[in-house]
Amino acid sequence: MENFKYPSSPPSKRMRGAETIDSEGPYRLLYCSSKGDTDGVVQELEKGVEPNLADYDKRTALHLASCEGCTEVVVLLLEKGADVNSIDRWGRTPLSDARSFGHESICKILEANGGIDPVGLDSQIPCYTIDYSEVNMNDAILIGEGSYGEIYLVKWRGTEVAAKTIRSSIASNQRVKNSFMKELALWQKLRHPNIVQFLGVLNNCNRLIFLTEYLCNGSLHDILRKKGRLDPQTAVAYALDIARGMNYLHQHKSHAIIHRDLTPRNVLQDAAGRLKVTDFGLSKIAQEKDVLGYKMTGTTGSFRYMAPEVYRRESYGKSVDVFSFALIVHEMFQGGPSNLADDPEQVADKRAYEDSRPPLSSYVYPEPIRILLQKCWHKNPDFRPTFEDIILELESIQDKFQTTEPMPSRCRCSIL
Ligand SMILES: Nc1ncnc2c1ncn2[C@@H]1O[C@H](COP(=O)(O)OP(=O)(O)OP(=O)(O)O)[C@@H](O)[C@H]1O
Repeated sequence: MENFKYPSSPPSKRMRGAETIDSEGPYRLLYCSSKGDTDGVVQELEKGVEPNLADYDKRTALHLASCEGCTEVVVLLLEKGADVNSIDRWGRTPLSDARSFGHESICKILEANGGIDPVGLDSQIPCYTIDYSEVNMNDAILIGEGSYGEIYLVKWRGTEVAAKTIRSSIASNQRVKNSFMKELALWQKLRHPNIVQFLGVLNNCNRLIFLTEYLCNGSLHDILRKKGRLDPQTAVAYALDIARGMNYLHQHKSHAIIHRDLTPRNVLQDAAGRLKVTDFGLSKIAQEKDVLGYKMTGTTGSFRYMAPEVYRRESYGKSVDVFSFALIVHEMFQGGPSNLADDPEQVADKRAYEDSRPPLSSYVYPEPIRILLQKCWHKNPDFRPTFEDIILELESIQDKFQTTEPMPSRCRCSIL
């Protein structure tokens, strides 16, 4: 903290892209509800947070507690006046979620309180399949291309969604297709404000296509290319979004989900300025295809964010995502990768064998961010913090931004 003081900003407000949203109250209620943190929920409600407040996807605390199996929180929210039949952007009630995840006791509690399940009544089809006829691919607009195929903007039931097509050269291999379906089935179980929502796989279709929510602001890669370096408040708010999404994946109930390919291209931004993580687990399939002799084009791009132990083909764990996260945060403060001219594979090689890391000029990086990044990209994976630790650290940095002390002019010029 020697060189850096935080600029003043209004209390409990933070920047999300173009908008300033007062997100702490509702965000914390949702967060505590999804973690089964009854005390945290009580605290938020006592602060006056409305029990039916919903996120951008219209998901309430009761939706999150129901899908995460947090019985005590469900009971508490209902007692405090949460609407048992609030409907999210995908037409789902808390009971739809509790049913999908097999939380029998929660289903009974919700039903006893008048809960209904419009999705379950409507259809016997597993919720992750959508009939091809519901989407007019002829009107699809191409919005991007990745290593698996193209991404299109399409309309489904009146809503703009993204259709991800998987190249037939990949999907025609039954083993690879099965792996995809397994990853997608896992993805469809996930619900978090910082995770791109999976909607379903198209059936009765001769190609493998799946739908996710559409994020109109594109990827963090696009944002950094357009805007360059972000101001520290925005960078910290974005870092928190990513860390919260990643923490949800790492703390997934049945088994931790390791992303393996966390890059600025796999972080997308919604209309409200919130960042969401996408494409987790799919890189596992990329590795399988390497075995099958299929060279993934995307792998090259991902070298820049690859943890040394992955590059050296050693065994690895969740902390590989923490390493990638540090490089993404570094880019947000700098406006892009520090070594853009270098070959990505050479960059990964130097990181793995020469312990090289991007520069952390005190002129650009506030002291607490420098310390955090050094921990996150530590060469020993066991010394890297968890995303839970990272969230706490970033929240404390964010709090300090809200103090009224002006930042010294040297930092103000260099950072903002
Ligand atoms: N749900 C979405 N909403 C809006 N734009 C999207 C969505 N998904 C992807 N895109 C856009 O399409 C581009 C390509 O996405 P895709 O996930 O196929 O590839 P990638 O992440 O760039 O590379 P790779 O497939 O190797 O991970 C993204 O960079 C983004 O701009």
